Amino acid sequence: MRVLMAPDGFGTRLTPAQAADALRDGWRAGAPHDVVDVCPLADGGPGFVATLHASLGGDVEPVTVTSPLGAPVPAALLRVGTTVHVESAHALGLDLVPDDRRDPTRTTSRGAGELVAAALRGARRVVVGLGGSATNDAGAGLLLGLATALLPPGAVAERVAALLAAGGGGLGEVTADDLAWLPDLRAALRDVDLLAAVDVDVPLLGLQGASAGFSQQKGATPEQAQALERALGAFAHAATTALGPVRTGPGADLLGGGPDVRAARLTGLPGAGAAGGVGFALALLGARLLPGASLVADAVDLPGRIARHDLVVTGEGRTDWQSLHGKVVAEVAARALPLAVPTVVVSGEVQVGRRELSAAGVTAAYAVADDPRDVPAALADPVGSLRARAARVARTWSPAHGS
Ligand SMILES: Nc1ncnc2c1ncn2[C@@H]1O[C@H](COP(=O)(O)OP(=O)(O)OP(=O)(O)O)[C@@H](O)[C@H]1O
Ligand SMILES: O=C(O)[C@H](O)CO
Repeated sequence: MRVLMAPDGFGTRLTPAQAADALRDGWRAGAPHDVVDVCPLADGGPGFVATLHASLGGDVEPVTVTSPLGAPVPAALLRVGTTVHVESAHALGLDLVPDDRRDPTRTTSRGAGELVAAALRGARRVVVGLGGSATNDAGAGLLLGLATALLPPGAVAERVAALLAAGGGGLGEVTADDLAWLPDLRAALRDVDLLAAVDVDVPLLGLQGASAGFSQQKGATPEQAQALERALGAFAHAATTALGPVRTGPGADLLGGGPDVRAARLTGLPGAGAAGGVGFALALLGARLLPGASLVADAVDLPGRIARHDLVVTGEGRTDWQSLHGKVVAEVAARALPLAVPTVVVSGEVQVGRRELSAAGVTAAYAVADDPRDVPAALADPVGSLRARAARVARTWSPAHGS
């Protein structure tokens, strides 16, 4: 049997490449006669640039940007011809903030704006991977980072700059007048094709949006999540009012009508809620929002690779409701289904019912830690535990087993 290992990373424990290698090694141990290949994947979140670099080549250029806590942090640009790829998680990733300092009412996405500004040099197209963030500021920090780099000094008043840099908590105080420079910022980006590769297809606001759906995994209390929802709603209204009607670029048609209609439509774009709302901020600037998992799958020719195998194995840290919103696991299943190649999921934890998984095209799903009590032991040895699980799954699936 020919088996393709095509996982995402496992949270902050394993990169996509490490996860693919662990699955391969485990599978080979369980089914030594099988031919096993790897095809690490990513959505717009952590691993986006490394995964694309491994398959597309190109030049990696180091840059230094601002972390979610305001410290300098190393990041990278991946230049392939006139397209530059950047990974927002380099600048705002959850792993940049220690557990005891996780507070998405205060963390900033400013560094992601600096990263995009650096990417613009010599680029016709800039692709920004979004996801895995420690921030929940609707991209207010990103707008500030870009405005600082691209607009004349003083364009953003000091008081406004301080508010935008201070995280999602204070965004309710920002008015449309404070953001009067937004049309100029959008105009400054007119000549570049800006794409956001989003890791989830959720809107900015609402039950599955940035604040309600994701801020608690970044350290917010339920009360803070509600306050963030209100602050981001007010900010989105101020921002779309300041932008006014736009005539060019994707989303232009969405921005007709009065301010309330404009805000509601742009905040509702699938992916506007990615990376704590950075998707929304990029959409304000004319970016197209695309599913990152799909963009990466195309870049690595996933369908062509799946077609040469009898089985595809994917996985991630935790397979839950988010996984079915544009994540790698759902993408792999969607690509394998029309090719009649079964998809098997091996994830750290599986918290979705069999029926939902099957509706997404997943044939079978296995958790590294069957019981939540086993998670700490599995996390202590992520490579070893994933290998061991893959070996057991191989013995179940490989017809050659025992021969
Ligand atoms: N090797 C592992 N064994 C068991 N559980 C794991 C393992 N690795 C990750 N997990 C589980 O996954 C959780 C990490 O979830 P997280 O959402 O960060 O990962 P992910 O699903 O890969 O990431 P994302 O949703 O951002 O793409 C951990 O807290 C743990 O519960
Ligand atoms: O960064 C986040 O908020 C999640 O990964 C969803 O994009």
